Amino acid sequence: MGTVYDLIVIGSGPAGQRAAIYGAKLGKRIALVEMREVVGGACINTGTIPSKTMREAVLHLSGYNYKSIYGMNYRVKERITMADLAFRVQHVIKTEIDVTEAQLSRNNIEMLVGVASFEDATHVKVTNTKGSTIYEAKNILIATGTKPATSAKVPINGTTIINSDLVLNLTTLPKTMIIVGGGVIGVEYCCMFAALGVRVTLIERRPRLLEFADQEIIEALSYHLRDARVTMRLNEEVESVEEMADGTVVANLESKKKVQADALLYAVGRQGNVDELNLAMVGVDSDSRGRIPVDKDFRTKQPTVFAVGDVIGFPSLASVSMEQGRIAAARAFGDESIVSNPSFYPYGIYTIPEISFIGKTEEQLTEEDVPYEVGVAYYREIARGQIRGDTTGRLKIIFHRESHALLGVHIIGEGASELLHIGQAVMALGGKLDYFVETVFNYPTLAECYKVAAFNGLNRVANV
Ligand SMILES: NC(=O)c1ccc[n+]([C@@H]2O[C@H](COP(=O)([O-])OP(=O)(O)OC[C@H]3O[C@@H](n4cnc5c(N)ncnc54)[C@H](O)[C@@H]3O)[C@@H](O)[C@H]2O)c1
Repeated sequence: MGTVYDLIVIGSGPAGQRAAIYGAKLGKRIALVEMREVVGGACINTGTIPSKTMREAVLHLSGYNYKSIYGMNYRVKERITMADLAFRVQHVIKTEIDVTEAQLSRNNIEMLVGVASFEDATHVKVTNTKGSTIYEAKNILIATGTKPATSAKVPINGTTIINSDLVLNLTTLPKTMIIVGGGVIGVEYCCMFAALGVRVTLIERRPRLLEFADQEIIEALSYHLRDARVTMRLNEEVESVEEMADGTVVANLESKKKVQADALLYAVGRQGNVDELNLAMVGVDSDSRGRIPVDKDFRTKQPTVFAVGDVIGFPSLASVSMEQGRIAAARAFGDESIVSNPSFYPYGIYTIPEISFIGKTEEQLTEEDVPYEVGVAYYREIARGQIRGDTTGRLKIIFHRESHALLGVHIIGEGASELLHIGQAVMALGGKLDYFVETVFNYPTLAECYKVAAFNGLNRVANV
C-alpha cells in the first residue's frame, strides 16, 4: 500500500502554505499540490506582492511622497518605464518564492507538482506532463484561490486590454487608461498609474467606490483621486470593450456613452479556481463565482474535505486566508484550541494614500442603532505629519458613547496599514478610548494621532 498522507493541501498560496506548515508542526505527514512551477499562488506571483512592490516603486521613482516638500517637479527618475517597475517586482517575487520554498522544505512538506482533481473524498489525482498519479489522504484541503473574472464582451489581448495578472505585460506606459471596476484592485492600480502621470478614467457601476469602507474615508480618497487627475465615472456600467484600428481601446457603457483610451484594465472581481477539481466526485458544489461554501471550521459538506482562502469568497485577504488555513488544519486533526475572532481582522487597502481599518463603520453603527461617538486626528495637527509632508492623512476612532469601548478605527494616510495595528491590539484586548489618553507615545510619531483623536472624541462626548 502507498503512502497515506494525513493532509493533502491543494494550492500553495497563503492559505495552503499556512495549513501545510501548521499540520507539519503538529507532526503530521503533509503533501502540497501546486500546478504552477513555483510556489506562492496569486499572492506572490501575480497579485498582492507584485502590486504592493509596484506601488512602492511608483512612490519612490515618482518622488510622490516628497513632492509637496521638495517641489512638484521632484522625481527620482525623469522618465519612468514599465521595465523599471518590472525589474523591482521580479526581484521581490523571486526572493519571496525562495523564502517560501525554504520554509516548506524546512517543515518537511512534500511538494507534488501538477493539477489536482478529486477521485473521491480521500483520493486526489495529480496530473502533470509525465502523467497522472493518485494519492491518498485522511483529509484534503482546497486552497486553490481565484483568477480574474472574464467576460465574452471584453477581449483581453494582454497588451492594451489587460487584467490584473497582466499589468506588467504593458511594454510602455500608456498616456490614457480606462480602469473598469472600483473595487480594491481597480482603485489600487488607478492610484499607481495616476501617480505615474497616466490620465485614468475609473468606471464603477455602483454609486461609490469601495462600498465596504467608511464613507468619510472614501470621500477623502476621492479628493486624492481628483487631485491626481483621475476622472471618476460612478453609476456607469461597462457593457463591452472594443479594440480600434488605431490601437486605442473603447469602452461601451450601458448608458450608450463611450470612453476611449490607450489601454484598459478590467478589474471587476475574481472567480474561484474550481474547474479542474472535479468537485462533483465528492458532492461539493460551488456558486456562479466559483466559491465553495464551508462551515465555521472551513469544512465543506464532505467531512474530510476543507476549503479556505479566496476560493471560499469574502474577504479574500491574504492575511485572513493564512488564518483560515491554520484553523482548518487544526480542525482536521481535532484541535479545537485555536480561536480566532473575525471582528478583529484588519483591512489594508494599498491606495495612494493607504487606507486601513478595523471594526465597524459609522454607517453600520447607525443601522444597528448603537450609540457611538467619533474622535478624529488629522496628520497636519501632528508634528510627524508635518515633518513627513503628509498633511492630508487622518485617523478616526469610533467608540461607544457610554462605555468608551472601541468600535472601529479608520485611517487614510501614509503608514495607515501599520498604524492600524495599535488600534487593533487595544480593541482585541478589550481596551477603551481612555487607554490612548493615558498612554505616552513617542514624539514625534504618527501614532500620536491616537491620543489626539481620543481627546477629540472625549471633548465631543463632554459637549453633548
Ligand atoms: N489590499 C487588499 O486587501 C486587496 C487587494 C487586491 C484584491 N483584493 C481582493 O481581491 C478581490 C477582487 O478584487 P476586485 O477589485 O477585482 O473585485 P471587487 O469585487 O472588489 O470589485 C469589482 C468592482 O467592479 C464593479 N463592476 C463589476 N462589473 C462592472 C462593469 N461591467 N462596469 C463597471 N463596474 C463594474 C463592481 O461593482 C465592483 O465594485 C476582492 O475580494 C478584494 O478584496 C484585496
